[in-house]
Amino acid sequence: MPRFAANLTMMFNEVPFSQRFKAAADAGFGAVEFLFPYDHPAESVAEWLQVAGVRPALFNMPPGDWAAGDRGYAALPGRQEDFRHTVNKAIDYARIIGTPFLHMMAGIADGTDAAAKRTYRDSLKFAADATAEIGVGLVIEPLNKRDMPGYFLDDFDRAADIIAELDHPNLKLQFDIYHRQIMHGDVLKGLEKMMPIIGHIQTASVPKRNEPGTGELNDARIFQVLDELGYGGYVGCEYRPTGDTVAGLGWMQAI
Ligand SMILES: O=C(O)[C@@H](O)C(=O)CO
Ligand SMILES: [Mg+2]
Repeated sequence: MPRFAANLTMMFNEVPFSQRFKAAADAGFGAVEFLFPYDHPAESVAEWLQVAGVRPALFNMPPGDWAAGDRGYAALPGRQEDFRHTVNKAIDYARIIGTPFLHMMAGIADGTDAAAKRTYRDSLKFAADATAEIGVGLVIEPLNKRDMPGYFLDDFDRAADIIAELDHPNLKLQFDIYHRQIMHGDVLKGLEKMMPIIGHIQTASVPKRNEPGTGELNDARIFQVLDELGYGGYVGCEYRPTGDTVAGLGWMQAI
């Protein structure tokens, strides 16, 4: 069975963010991930991790003004300076918090636009170099259009092509099983084919994004295949619990 990381942005919302680290540890998780820690000082996040005794698995670079619709600046021509600020801020946090991976969001942009494509490649190179310098891996994640309309990186094969083209040893794919199933299906073949470039995996039921084992996929079989493929990283539990987070953790015993 893979090692699971609790996603503290979606899970343990019964308590404030600062208390979710201990809640995850008490529920048996050895690692956690979260989207954006930037409302809190990095030192506090590092302390919450340390006191709870859980490891960080992943967090995201700042996306810009989320409420205003920003979903990252990496593919946005003309926003390169803002983009570099987000990378530098994430790196400041990663130095203090420690994390094996940072996720760089692409932004809302036309995936076929030449200028957006060029800007995204330049951004990737900049971020992959900068994160390599501090020993943190960089990941990119294709997102489905239903949840993230207009998102630049909306196709797994295109993400794989971009990674191959850039050929940077520090750049990997974040394979979110939930998004994969909605966008393309063929989850097991996708995992098998892309395993050499996968840095981080996330999971949730499809279509409701609840506990694994409650949707249209055979999640138990998928986790078995991850073992068979030799995946040694974390699987982030990026799902919205149907009810109480701890009460809903029975799926882990069932698989
Ligand atoms: O799948 C997701 O939505 C997240 O992993 C993310 O980073 C963007 O919201
Ligand atoms: Mg995800």
